[in-house]
Amino acid sequence: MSVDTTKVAHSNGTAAAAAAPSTKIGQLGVWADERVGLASLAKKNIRKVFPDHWSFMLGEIALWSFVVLLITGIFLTLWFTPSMSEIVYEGSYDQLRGVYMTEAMASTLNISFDVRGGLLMRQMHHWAAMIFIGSMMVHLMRVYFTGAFRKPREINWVIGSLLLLIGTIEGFTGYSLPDDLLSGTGVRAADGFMKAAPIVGTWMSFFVFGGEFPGEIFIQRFYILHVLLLPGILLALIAAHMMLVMYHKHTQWPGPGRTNDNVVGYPLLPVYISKMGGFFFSVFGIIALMGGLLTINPMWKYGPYDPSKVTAGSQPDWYMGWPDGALRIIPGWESVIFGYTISWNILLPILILPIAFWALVTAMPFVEAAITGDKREHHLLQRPRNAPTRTALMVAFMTFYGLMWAAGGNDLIAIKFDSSINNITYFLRAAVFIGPVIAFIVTRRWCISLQRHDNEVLLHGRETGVVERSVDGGYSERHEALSADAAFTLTERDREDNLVLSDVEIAKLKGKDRRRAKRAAWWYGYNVQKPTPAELEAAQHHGHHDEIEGSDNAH
Ligand code: HEM
Ligand code: HEM
Repeated sequence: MSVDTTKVAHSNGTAAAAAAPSTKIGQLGVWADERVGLASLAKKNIRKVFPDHWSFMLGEIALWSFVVLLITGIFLTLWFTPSMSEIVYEGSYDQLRGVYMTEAMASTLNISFDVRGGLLMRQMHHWAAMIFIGSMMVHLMRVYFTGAFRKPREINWVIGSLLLLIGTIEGFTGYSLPDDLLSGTGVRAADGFMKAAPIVGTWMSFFVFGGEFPGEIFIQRFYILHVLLLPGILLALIAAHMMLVMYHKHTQWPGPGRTNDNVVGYPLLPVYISKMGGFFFSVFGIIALMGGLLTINPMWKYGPYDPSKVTAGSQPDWYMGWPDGALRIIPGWESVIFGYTISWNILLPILILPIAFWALVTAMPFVEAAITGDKREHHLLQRPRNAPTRTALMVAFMTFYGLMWAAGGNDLIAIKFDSSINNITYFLRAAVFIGPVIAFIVTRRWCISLQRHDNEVLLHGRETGVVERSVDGGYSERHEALSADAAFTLTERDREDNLVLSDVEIAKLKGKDRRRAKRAAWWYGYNVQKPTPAELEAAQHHGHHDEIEGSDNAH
């Protein structure tokens, strides 16, 4: 009977009327929800909890600098002319007036000198691009060093590395648009790289440039890539990336009350929404300040592109620096196979090395899982010291990248330090191989020492620097016990000794199992395990005993 009453109440609309919002905004919300039905989705997500840590802002910097790129990019499209038709420049920049150039270059000069706020927007766009790619790389390192890429976040890592790849190509196509001498030199280099590809190289170059380089079409083509296709792909990938962050929930650092099964933090509304809003304006403000105060790409100084000219010291944007470095230090290897010349000196540093490097970075989560055999889900982050081999691997990668990058500026280093460019090149040729190995060994040992230090602090407390003399003449340093919270945080990590088999046990295994056990032993082998509860208790008991003894002595 009561069920019926409810039904009647509903059909009369009484219940709906009771729930109807009284404010205009509320009514608008109901109106919209009846048509698009997003309320249940919003209700579920709007109070979603996010943990807090400064390093979680790095992904946000990438996000907000991308938004700045979209806003400033749309402004630039209003005045930029993607055309390679030649015209005589008649704008207000004196030194180039009367010079032949493409409409692309003339319109970029126009944006810089004649459109109100144009130079600010150009410089903001270019600085935002630098910050976008830089923040992506630092974000990648944060995710890697803390182990946030482990199960179940591997796919988001792969999406991230696609973002890095496509973001870089997007930057290169933008850099090529103004068609000044510097950007043209970059495109000419790209033409050479394409032609170095065996068999399809020349065909590819003719396809991209619509005939012999530079042709009359590539600015239009790069423009479509730059303002439509690539931003579209980036947007879709960023949306997927964010949805997965929501779906997996964000990882958190260990600490009191935080476990692998919960998330401790602030809700999206109102705390995170406000923080994110404030952060967007901070990123926007800093980019606006940089765009207003710091010159970037003063293309008016270089003049229009001419295939017969190259300026000394021309450098690509920083993120293209490392393959350029590889190109500069590789010996001039070439071989002739079936009458075709294979230019290894270009093929290796530009086509093979970056793709291999990127593929390796993309595969890192899977490589680690294959080595360790770890199939558990991880929602608690690890301190870099607690994964010594992983941390050392990334530092080895960074060393390789940094040395290649330095090689990209070998001419500038030679000039600044007044040294021979040949000696710098010979040094770097060896250093790119030896440097990463040294970096790996040093970092791994360093992490292990830090782990030992943590255990020391856990078991015996912090060193206070206060030296005491006992009645019988002995000296000792007073140690201060850790707070319960700090001690809990230090112990909230996995023990890995169960994942590592002893040499005797490994010797009993065969084939695949043996290889896996060996890999895991190499990965975890020297790690210092956190103290067992029994060890902790014994140490506490010992400390307590000392203290009583000390106070007894003092009296
Ligand atoms: C357009 C570029 C990118 C944007 C806008 C972006 C944005 C974000 C944001 C806002 C978060 C949550 C906050 C944080 O942890 O920082 C996040 C998390 C994450 N990002 Fe990115 N990201 C980008 C590129 C990358 C790259 C290059 C990688 C790695 C190759 C990556 C892998 C991840 C992973 C695995 C998470 C989950 C981390 C966790 O839960 O701790 N992202 N990203
Ligand atoms: C990840 C996104 C992007 C990156 C990394 C990027 C990067 C760049 C760079 C480095 C330049 C050369 C700037 C200069 O002249 O100094 C450029 C130019 C340009 N970009 Fe972008 N851009 C991005 C997105 C966009 C979007 C979404 C649009 C438009 C919808 C756009 C429109 C333009 C235009 C019209 C130019 C030529 C004007 C000029 O060079 O002054 N960009 N871009």
